[in-house]
Amino acid sequence: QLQVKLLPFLLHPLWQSPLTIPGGTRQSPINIQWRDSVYDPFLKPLKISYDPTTCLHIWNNGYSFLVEFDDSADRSIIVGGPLENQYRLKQFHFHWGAINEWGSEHTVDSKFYPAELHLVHWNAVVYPTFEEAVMEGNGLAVIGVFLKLGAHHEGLQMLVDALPAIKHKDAVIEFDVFDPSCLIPSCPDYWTYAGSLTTPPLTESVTWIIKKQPIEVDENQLEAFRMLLFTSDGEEEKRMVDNFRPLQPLMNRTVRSSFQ
Ligand SMILES: NS(=O)(=O)c1ccc(NCc2ccco2)cc1
Ligand SMILES: [Zn+2]
Repeated sequence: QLQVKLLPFLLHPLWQSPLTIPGGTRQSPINIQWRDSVYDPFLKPLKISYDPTTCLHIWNNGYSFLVEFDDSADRSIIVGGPLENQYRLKQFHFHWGAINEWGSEHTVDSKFYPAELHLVHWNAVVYPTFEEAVMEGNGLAVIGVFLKLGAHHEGLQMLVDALPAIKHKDAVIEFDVFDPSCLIPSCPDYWTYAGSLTTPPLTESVTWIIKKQPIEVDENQLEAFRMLLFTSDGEEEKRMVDNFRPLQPLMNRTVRSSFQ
């Protein structure tokens, strides 16, 4: 009987179910139940200092589009918040849905947003490379920002204008100067919890910092995400939509909030 109930989990097309991650006790994404989050007065404000000239290129990796940064030195970093070290910005990317009713990876009180931004940082104080940090419990810090349908977002438009040039998997274009802090809401409030990567290798190495306040983007900007393709040039076209992992069990975790 149990096997039948778990079948949808086991058959889920996109990702491995939690049952197949060896010892998976801190998987992501999760639902953030606001009233179950615990205010932690010892959480510091998150300090974000990005150097826009560390921006390298924007590319379609066949699952999302990402903007990558020169992380060979401590030029774009975050520090404070729940973090014990400073972490270097490596890339940011998004997850979104085919329609505005879903698309984010995390949910708040079971509500989906149409999209979610992830700014991926790694602990270069303790680990020599990103690839090694990916395998360690305190290796990564990812800032999650929800996108909601609303006003046009000027800063996002620069990215949107580049998308037609990276329509297909593995397409890449140079992206000289971009300051991703324009995509982070001014409100300092966040939730934080210990989690994992939401795509393979799904390693449990991420300190998640989820901003409470979403940013607003307009319909045309969300539609531009949806015109990207999972597929390479010459292959049968598959629109890049619904590139989010199913919610994972909270298990023995508490989500802390930086606000009351
Ligand atoms: N969606 S996410 O923010 O949890 C995320 C972030 C980064 C990777 N990177 C996967 C990777 C590349 C090399 C080794 O590992 C995968 C998923
Ligand atoms: Zn992500």
